[in-house]
Amino acid sequence: MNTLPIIDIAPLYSDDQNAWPAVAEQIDHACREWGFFYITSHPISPARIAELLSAAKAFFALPAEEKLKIDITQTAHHRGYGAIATEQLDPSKPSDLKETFDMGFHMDLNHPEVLAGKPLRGPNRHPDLAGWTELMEQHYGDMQGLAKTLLRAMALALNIERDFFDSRFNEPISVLRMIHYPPRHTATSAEQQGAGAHTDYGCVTLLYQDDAGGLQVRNRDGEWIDAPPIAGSFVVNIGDMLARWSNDRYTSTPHRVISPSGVDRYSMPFFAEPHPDTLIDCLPNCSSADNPPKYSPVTSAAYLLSRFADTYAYRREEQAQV
Ligand SMILES: O=C(O)CCC(=O)C(=O)O
Ligand SMILES: [Fe+2]
Repeated sequence: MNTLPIIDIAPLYSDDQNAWPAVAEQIDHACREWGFFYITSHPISPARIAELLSAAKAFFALPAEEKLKIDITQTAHHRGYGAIATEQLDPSKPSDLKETFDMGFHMDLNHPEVLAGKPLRGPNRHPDLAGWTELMEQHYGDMQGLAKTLLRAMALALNIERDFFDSRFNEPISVLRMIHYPPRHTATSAEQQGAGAHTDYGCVTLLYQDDAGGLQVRNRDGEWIDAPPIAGSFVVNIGDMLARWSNDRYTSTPHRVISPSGVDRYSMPFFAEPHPDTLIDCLPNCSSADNPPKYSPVTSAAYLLSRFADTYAYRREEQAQV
C-alpha cells in the first residue's frame, strides 16, 4: 500500500465502447482502496500545460497590489487571488504557505442567477495579463470535459446510468485553481506547510503538479506517503461530496503539501463540483438493508459553502453576519 495506482485512460477516448469496462474497473478499485490515483494519456497537451505554467508564474510574480485588485476575500462568489495564509486547510496548524488564483463557471452580472443573488454565481475575475482570460476560460472548459469523461467511467463502475453525472455537471460550480508555493525560508515555522492536511470538498479533483514534489497522501495505515510528480499525468482524487454521494463506497483521502525548499512549486487543481442545486443524496446501488445511507441529503452549493466557511476566516465572518 505504498504506491498510488496509475491508470492509462486512453481507452476512454477510443471509439470502442467495449474498452471502457476494463478502465472503469481499475478506477473503481482505486477509488475504493485509495481515493487517489494517477491518470495518463489524457487529452490535455504538454503545450497547454507549459502555457498555463508560464501564465501562472507571470501572475504570481506581479506586485502584491496588482494581484490584490482581484482579492478573493472581497467577493461573495469565490473568484480571484488569495494571498499567502488566506486559507487554513488544517485547523490545528498555521495557515497555508501558498498563494492562489481561483476561477469558476463564468456568469455575467446580468445573468438571471447572478441577479437573483445565487451563491457562488458570478463573473470570473481575471488579471490584466495578455492572453490570460482566453487561456484560462478554454482550460476550464477542457478540464470540465475531462472530469465528465472520468465521471462517465465512474458511473459505469457504480452500475448507474452512464450519463447520470452529465446533466448534473452542466453549469457547475467547479473551480480551476493555480497555486504557488514559495520555498521555505529560515524564519518559516516547521508547523507551517504549503497545504495543511485535508480532504477535498467536491466530487473529483484533477491535479497537475510541477516537478518540485511535496504532495503526500495518507494511506490506510495512517502513514504519509509521497505522491511524486509523474510527467504528463494528473493526480485524481475523490472529494467528500462524492464520498457522501456514494455512501463512502468511494473514499476521500487526506493529503497535504510539504513546502518546497530552495525552489518554488506550482500546481493546478481542478475541483469538479456539480450544478449548485444538485442534491447529493445516496446514489442508487450504494445502500442496502445492512448498509443504510449514512449522510443526510444536501445540495452541492450548500455543502461547498459550509466547507469554505471551515477553511477561510473571512467566510466565517461573512456567515456570522447573516
Ligand atoms: O498543490 C497540490 O499538490 C495539492 C493541492 C491541494 O490538495 C488542494 O488545493 O486541495
Ligand atoms: Fe486537496
